[in-house]
Order: sequence, then C-alpha cells, then structure tokens
Amino acid sequence: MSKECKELSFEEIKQHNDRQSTWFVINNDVYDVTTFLNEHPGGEEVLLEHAGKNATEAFEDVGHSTDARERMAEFKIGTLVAAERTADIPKKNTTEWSVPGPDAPESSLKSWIIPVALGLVATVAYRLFFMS
Ligand code: HEM
Repeated sequence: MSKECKELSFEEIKQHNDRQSTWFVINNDVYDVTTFLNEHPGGEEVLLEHAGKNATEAFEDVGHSTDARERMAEFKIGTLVAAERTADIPKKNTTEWSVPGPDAPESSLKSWIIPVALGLVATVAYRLFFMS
C-alpha cells in the first residue's frame, strides 16, 4: 500500500501530539507537520494545539490560501479510517456567488430604481445647466 492511501485511526493519531511528532486531521486526511512547525507562517503553537486531533474547523476558520492548500499535500501521510470520517467542512475562502432568480423578493424593484433615478437626475441637471 502506498504512503498516501494508508488508513489511520484517531487511536494512532492521538499518540502524535507533541513537537517530536505532530499529526492532525484536516477534512479526513491525516497530516504529519513535524518538519513544518518552524516554517508555518501562522506559528508552531497553533499547530501544536491541534496535534493528535481533528484540526479541520480551525484550519478552515483561518481561511487558508490556495497556496497553503497546495502545500498541505507535502505533509499528507494518509486518510482517516472510514468509520471515523466526518462530512467535509466547506472551504471558507471560496466565495459562493449567487444570482437572485426572477422570484427573488425585491430584486427586480431594487435593480430598476437606482438606474431610473440616476437617469432622472441626469436629465434634470442637463436641462438646468445646458438648456437655460
Ligand atoms: C498542513 C497544514 C497547514 C499548512 C500547509 C498551513 C499553511 C499556512 C500558510 C502557507 C499560511 C500563510 C497564509 C496563507 O497562505 O493562507 C498559514 C497561516 C496561518 N495558519 Fe496555517 N497551515 C496549516 C495548518 C494550520 C492549522 C491546523 C491551523 C490551526 C489554527 C493554522 C493556523 C494558521 C494561522 C492562524 C495562520 C496565520 C493567518 C494570518 O496571519 O492571517 N494552520 N498557514
């Protein structure tokens, strides 16, 4: 079995909870960040706080960049055993855009009032300044 698909349980992960060996779980994947402690831009303390635990929520709360997410791959040592997996927490730094549908309350009203009002103001101003 390759290193990437090793299945690990919290029973084993929680033994790695100090700077000698720092493991945690993010989105059901297991990371060994022992060699990254000194390098982590957010400092080693936050990583050690989550050592041996599930760090998913803390990791997502920070809103890590795509760059940070790409770096994670270097430290992945396995995945959580199926029985201990939880539903993924959606990424915080991916903004979800939604366009209001035709039934969205007030949407059509609001989108008309401003341009129409601006048009009226412009017409009045034009007449006042250039047609007098
Ligand atoms: C393998 C796991 C991790 C990697 C590769 C990683 C990487 C990074 C990187 C590259 C940054 C710089 C900012 C950015 O690019 O987003 C950062 C910042 C930070 N990280 Fe992590 N990180 C990991 C896990 C964690 C965890 C578990 C926490 C727990 C709370 C955490 C907390 C922070 C904090 C507080 C900052 C500073 C944010 C700021 O100054 O605005 N990181 N991390």
